[in-house]
Order: sequence, then C-alpha cells, then structure tokens
Amino acid sequence: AVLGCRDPFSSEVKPRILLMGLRRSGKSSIQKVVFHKMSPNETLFLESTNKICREDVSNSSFVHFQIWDFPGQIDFFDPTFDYEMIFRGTGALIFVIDSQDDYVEALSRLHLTVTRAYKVNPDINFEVFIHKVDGLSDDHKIEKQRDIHKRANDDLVDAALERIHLSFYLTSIYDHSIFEAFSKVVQKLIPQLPTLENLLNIFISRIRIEKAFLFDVVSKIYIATDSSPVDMQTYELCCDMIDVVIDISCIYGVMGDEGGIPYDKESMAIIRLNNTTVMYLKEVTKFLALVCFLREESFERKGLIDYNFHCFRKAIQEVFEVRLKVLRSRKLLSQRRRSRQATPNGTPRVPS
Ligand SMILES: Nc1nc2c(ncn2[C@@H]2O[C@H](COP(=O)(O)OP(=O)(O)OP(=O)(O)O)[C@@H](O)[C@H]2O)c(=O)[nH]1
Repeated sequence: AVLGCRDPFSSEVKPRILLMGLRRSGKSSIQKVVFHKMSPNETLFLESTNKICREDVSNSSFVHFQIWDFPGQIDFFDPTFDYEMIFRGTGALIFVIDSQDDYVEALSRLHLTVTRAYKVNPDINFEVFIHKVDGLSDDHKIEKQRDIHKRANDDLVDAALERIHLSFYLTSIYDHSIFEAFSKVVQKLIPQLPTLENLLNIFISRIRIEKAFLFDVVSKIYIATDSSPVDMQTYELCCDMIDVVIDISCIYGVMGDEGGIPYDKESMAIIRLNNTTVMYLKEVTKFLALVCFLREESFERKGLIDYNFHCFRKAIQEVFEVRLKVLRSRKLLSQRRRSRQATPNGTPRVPS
C-alpha cells in the first residue's frame, strides 16, 4: 500500500501539515530536527523515505497537528493515489525547495502541486521553504528568494491563478531559521492566535516587559508573541534558554512517570545578560512556557511581575479549556452521527 502509516483516514479534526518537495530536498531532516531534537549533522545519514509517513505532533496542547512526509519520488497524480482526500483535510502545505540545487524542476513541481491542491481545497496555506540556505551568502539568499518568488508567481499568473498566495521562507536546519519558519506556519493554524497575542500585549504593557514569547517547549516553536517585531537574535536566545533549562532539568530534575521531558509547574529560570537585560522563563501549561525580556530595573519589581504572570497564566488556561470543550462536543457530535449512520432504521446493520 502507498500509505504506510496506520489509520490514515482518522476522522479526528486536526489541522494537517503536508511536507512535500523533490527527493533529497530535506523534508525528513526538517521533521527530525524540529520535532525530534535530532542534531543537524545526524541527518546526513537519513535514509530516503519511500512511503508516506504520517506523524501526530500533539506534544503541546495548542500545537496539535499532523505532518505527512511524502517521499520525493512518489507520483501524487497517479490515478490510484487519492490526493483529493489528502488535500481536503490539509491546513498547510509546505513545499521544500533545495536552494543549493538547480530548482527548475522543483518549481514546476511546486506549480503542479499547488494548483492541484488549490482546486481541491482553496483554504490551504501554501508555504514555500527555500531550504539549505546555510551555504549561501546573505546577498545570494535574497537574490535566490527574489528569483524563486518571481518565477513561482509568474507561473501562477500564466495559469490565471494569481489569487493563490504563496509565502516564502529562507530556511536551514543548521540555524534557527527552520524553527522560526515552522513557528509562523503553525501560528497561522492556531485559531486562538489573536486572543493569545492580545493577552501577551496586555501582560507586557502592564509591567514594562520588552518582549514576550509563548513557546511550545518540546519543539521550540513559538506559538504567539506580542505585537512588537521579532528579531532573529532574540528568538535564538529564547531557544538557547529553553535548551539550557531542559538540559539542566534532564540532569538534575525528577523525571515524571510518563517519561517525556522533566518540565513541570516549578520550571522557571532567570538569566541576566551583561547588557542589563534579564530573561525570564516560566511554566504556563504542561507544554507551554513564557519567555520574556526585560530591563534590570523593571525586574526589581518581581512581585508585581509574578502577580501579573499569575493572571496571564489563568487567562491562557481558560482559553485552553474552551478549546477542550469544543473538541469534546465535536467528538460527541461525530460519534452520534456515526451511530445514526450505523442504524439507518433502528436495526443494527449486519456485516456482510
Ligand atoms: N546543508 C544543508 N543540508 C541539509 C539541510 N537539510 C537537509 N540537508 C541534507 O539533505 C540531505 C537530504 O535530506 P533528507 O531529509 O533525507 O531529504 P528528503 O527530502 O526527506 O529526501 P527523500 O526522503 O528522498 O524524499 C541530507 O543529507 C541532509 O543532511 C540544510 O538545511 N542544509
């Protein structure tokens, strides 16, 4: 069978992310580095994927989605391959282009994939990762992005499909760009995002915090931040801080019964940088952490910060509870629907 993973047609409503691209473009590496803490060098030994691999990423209450890693050499447009079913349930389609290789073929494949997918489901977010940019100079990167952007959009205009919107990201597994890009892709799939952003804005304005991020600890994806612009260095510092906290907790912390990472209610860290900035990390939910940057003088009023944090945490948990309730009622509804289908006139169907 083409579909190698169990239960590919599960009816559970979860936004699905598809990872597509030519062979060796880096799809499996991206997935391993972002979600499995694999070190980038180890990806050199990854074997080629030859079946569709579906993985549920439900390590965080908010980041709850599936990734389908498609083998590069497979022909999605083979009539026996039900691409309609796959695209119908897709939230985001990430197309990976190897920037160190000739990308003419990748672009025509991108065009084909996007146009087919759009016909089935116009609500998909199309995300193009211009990948492996670690080997390129800054000028070269921008030049490549401009060229790929132009060619891909020209192809869409030629097909009278300019209404399809493609987003582009420069990525590499050797730095934080892949986490940043994934964060943006995931954020677009989180319906509560405006609420979370609002909560963060209120939180930081009350106690003069300069920047705050809400992180999914396991993947280091930030699922929301306040409305001030994000700079790469700040984001990298947050990722490093999470690594430090988790690594120290792995060595000295107490592992929970369920395995996983030693991260709990008590998890928090303060790092003072030598430019009078303080970084403050605190647990918000089982999977989420707040990481914020503030001036030393603002940090003196720690009691006030902690009080506001307490309110912020409560609000986040309430947002989360609403989501749980919605999911539960959806599940109930679909169960009822299914049981009604099974007994069309009151008598159970006898299996043939
Ligand atoms: N320089 C560089 N190499 C990368 C990067 N990402 C992946 N690679 C390398 O690219 C090669 C192919 O990566 P894979 O993840 O196996 O590619 P794939 O798209 O899953 O390939 P298939 O399974 O054949 O479809 C590996 O040797 C990786 O180490 C990157 O960001 N920079």
